[in-house]
This record gives sequence, C-alpha cells and structure tokens, in this order.
Amino acid sequence: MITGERMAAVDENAAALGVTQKQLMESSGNAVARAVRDAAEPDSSVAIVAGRGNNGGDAFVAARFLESYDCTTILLGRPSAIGTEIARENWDALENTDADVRTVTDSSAFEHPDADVVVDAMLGTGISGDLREPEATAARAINDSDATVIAVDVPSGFDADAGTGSDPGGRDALADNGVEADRVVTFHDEKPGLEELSADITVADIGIPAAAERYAGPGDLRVARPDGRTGRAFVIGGGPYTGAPALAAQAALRSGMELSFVSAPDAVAGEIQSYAEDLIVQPYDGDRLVPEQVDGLVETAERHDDVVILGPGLGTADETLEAARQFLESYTGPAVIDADALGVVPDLETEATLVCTPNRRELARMGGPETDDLEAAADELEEFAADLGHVVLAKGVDDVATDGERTRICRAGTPGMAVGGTGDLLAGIVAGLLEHAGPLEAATAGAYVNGRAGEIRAERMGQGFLASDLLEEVPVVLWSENDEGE
Ligand SMILES: NC(=O)C1=CN([C@@H]2O[C@H](COP(=O)(O)OP(=O)(O)OC[C@H]3O[C@@H](n4cnc5c(N)ncnc54)[C@H](O)[C@@H]3O)[C@@H](O)[C@H]2O)[C@H](O)CC1
Ligand SMILES: [K+]
Repeated sequence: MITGERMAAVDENAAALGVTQKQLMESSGNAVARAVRDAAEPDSSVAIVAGRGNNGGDAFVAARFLESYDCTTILLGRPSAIGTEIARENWDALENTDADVRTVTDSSAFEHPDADVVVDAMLGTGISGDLREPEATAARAINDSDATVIAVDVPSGFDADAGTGSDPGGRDALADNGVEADRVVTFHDEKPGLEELSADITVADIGIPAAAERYAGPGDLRVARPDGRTGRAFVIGGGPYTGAPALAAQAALRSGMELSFVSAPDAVAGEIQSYAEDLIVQPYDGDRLVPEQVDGLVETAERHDDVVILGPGLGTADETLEAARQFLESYTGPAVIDADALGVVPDLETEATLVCTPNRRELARMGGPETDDLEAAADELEEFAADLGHVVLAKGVDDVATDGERTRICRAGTPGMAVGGTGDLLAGIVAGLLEHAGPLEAATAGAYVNGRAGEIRAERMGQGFLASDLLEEVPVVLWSENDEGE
C-alpha cells in the first residue's frame, strides 16, 4: 500500500537513481495495453479517453502499443494544454503515427464512446475534488456505455487521500461523478481505498527500483522540506559541554525554525550565547540540569508548541538523567532525543513523539544492535524500534531510520563527518523538519540533508571541515539543491 505523497517521493528518488519518469510512463502505458489485450478480442474497438496530465500520458503510450486494434484516442482539451513535458512528448509521438487521434475542447462535443473497451485515462493521482468539465460529461458518457472500462492507475474521480483521515469531511474516495471502472491497472503498489471499489485491481510493476524506496533521496527531502519559516526549537542541553546545544540550536534555525531557544544552566548560559547571537538563551540556576527545573521546562515547551531537542551537552550526572526522565514523562509534544538523554528512553512511559538519534555506542547502551554495519542490521534495528515504541535514527557510516514498521537507509555523507558535532547538527535539522513532517519522514530527510551538507562541503574543503562549517550548507541542501522540475 502506498500513498500518493509517498509515491511521488519514490518517483523522484527513482529519477535520481537514473530511472526517469518518462521510462516509468513507458512501462505504465505498456501495462495498460496488456490489460486491454486481456480484455479485448482482436477485432474489438477501443476508445482511449485521455486527460492533460501524466495519467493521459500513460494512455498515449498505451495507444502506441495498440496499433493492431481499431483504437481511437480522444484528448480532452487542446494539445497545448497538456500539462507535463513527458505527456506532451508522448502525445507528439502518437500523432506522428497512423493512430486515430482526436481532441475534444468543448464538453458538449463529447460523444458516447462507441467502443467495446474504454480506457479511462482522464485523471490519476493528480486529482483534487469532484470531476470538473469536460471530464464530468465524459465520465457520464463512459458510465452510460456498455463497454468494458479499464481505468489507468485509478478510476478518474478517485482520490486516495479522501476518506483516509486527511479529508476532514470524510468524503468517499471515489467522487459521486467519478468513473465506474470494471478493471483498474494501478502502478507499483496498491493505493489506499482502491480495494473498496468493486473493480478488478491489477498492480503493474513499472520498474521502480527497490532502492528508490529503501534509500533516502531527494524525494524524501521534498516530503519533509519546510515551505517557509515557522516554529520554535527548544534545546534543553548544556552543563558540562556548551558547544553541542549551540550547534543543535543553530541547525534548527538553518532548517526553517523561526526561533531557537536554549535552556541552560546559568554557569554556562553566557558561553553558549557567545557562540551565536541568533540564539535566545534562557538560563536557570546552577551548573547542570536537575529535577527542580522540570516543571518550568515542560510548561514552557507545551505553551509554545515547541519542538524539543533534549540531550546535547547535558552530561551524565544522576540528577540530570533523572530530570530528563521526568521531563519526558510529562511532556506530550515532539522531541529529538540525543546524546546522554538517550539512556532514559528504554522503559520510559511517555506520550511525547520522539526521534532518538543514537550513535553506535549509545545504541548499544540502549539495548540495540551492536554493529558497525547498520544496513546489515536494519531488520534487527526495526525490531528494536518497534519494542521501544519510538522512531530511531541510528547514526553510522550509513544511517538507518525506522519507526518499527518502515525502514529507510541514508547513504549520503563523507568520511570527514566523523568530526565531533555532526550529531548535534543532525539533531537540530531533524527538529526543524519535525515541525511539519512525521517523525520517520523528518528523521530520514534530516539524515539526508546532513549527509549532503557534508558532501558539498567536502567538494570545497576536502575532509577537513568542521560541524560548524556545515551549518551554512544546510539551507542550500534544503532549498536550493534538486530544485529543477519544480
Ligand atoms: N510513478 C508513478 O506514479 C507514475 C505515474 N504516472 C501517471 O501519472 C499520474 C499522475 O499524473 P499527474 O500529471 O500528476 O496528474 P493527473 O494526470 O492525475 O491530473 C493532472 C491534472 O488534472 C487537473 N485536475 C485536477 N483535479 C481535477 C478535477 N477534479 N477535475 C478536472 N481536472 C482536474 C489538474 O489541472 C491537474 O494538473 C498517475 O496517476 C499515473 O497514471 C506516470 O506514468 C509516471 C509514473
Ligand atoms: K484514470
């Protein structure tokens, strides 16, 4: 089962791996043609009703594979209105053949498709709302005909996001004026809600490599990327160390947060502030975190809907770890847990949404797998996260993000990132993304951004860069890289 948003991300990852969307469209169209051949006698007539998006593009490809049939392709709208380059290229290619192609620009000119088989390629996953004209009239005509109706990807009018919780009105997945299909050829994986229709569903393999789902790529980044600045990061850290909380707090700002607060003992608050004027340091009495501070910290974080980063530079004093535990027992919002605070997560009762970011040593101490090869231990890690009940982003040469059911591996990065502080940076990036994205999505994209930032810096500086050097690459990766195709 795959959602529309995830499908788009996987598509983009596939393109980055060298499998272009146009190649996928060729496979999709081929699969549709196969379904038509299964449903139609050799002397049957076929009508393809195509929209102006990529769903229509799939059908232009299918038409090329159906030359031996009495096949007519009807484009709803002008060719100049075809919305994507790859669909237009396939339209042009079809027009160069002997195929029977027509355009209908006015819904009143749409005639009852007099064919044995109708291919519904008006709208796919790009739909929003009920069908508008001319698609609405065409759908009525298709539903009134006796033809076998084969839908491309989804029946036009079907919106996998409706009725699945993201639509507060609880609208049915298939619009009232949508196409009633006999068969559906859907691509790559089942779509939520499709099996509730009475149609026969075929899932066609269109050649998306498994790596596009397994390894973090630009598609994962797009899903988690903030589209502006909002939110507050609240770093609870510092005491024995001062650099770590400052780095994490700056990384959150570089990842789209509006404000970054650091709550720190007054013995070190001035030092933390002195690293960066962009931070707002809120001191409390003493030289380390103790349980007396917990109520105030929870109150602040909850009141402002902060994304918390708990751990950087806190140290391992018993009282400090007890305070970290008490904080998480009352806090109910999102938080990234790093460094020494990770030790309190096993056996913890919390309503908070956590992303835990252990390195090899911290992971072993939490009871996770002891290994240098996280990818090889991915199944074990998934089980560990399932038992823990929280998202784990395990840091190594390759990073592994898992929520206990889904696991993604991030291979981005460079040997120079073994330098101290890159983990603090990662915690801040994940927090910035957690403001908008789900915890697994934020963890996966965060690892990818951190890794890409290292790769970009290494091109200029070799492996001698510092974690603080990577700060300014973070927004470059988040907002400037991979922007083509927008
Ligand atoms: N890996 C893949 O998933 C692949 C999928 N392919 C096919 O591409 C479509 C999705 O294509 P897309 O261009 O994003 O969207 P559509 O064709 O569904 O529609 C685009 C177009 O429609 C207009 N529109 C939106 N809502 C309505 C409405 N209610 N009434 C009328 N018109 C509407 C809007 O203007 C949109 O721009 C996917 O389903 C697959 O079939 C590719 O083959 C590549 C691989
Ligand atoms: K369709």
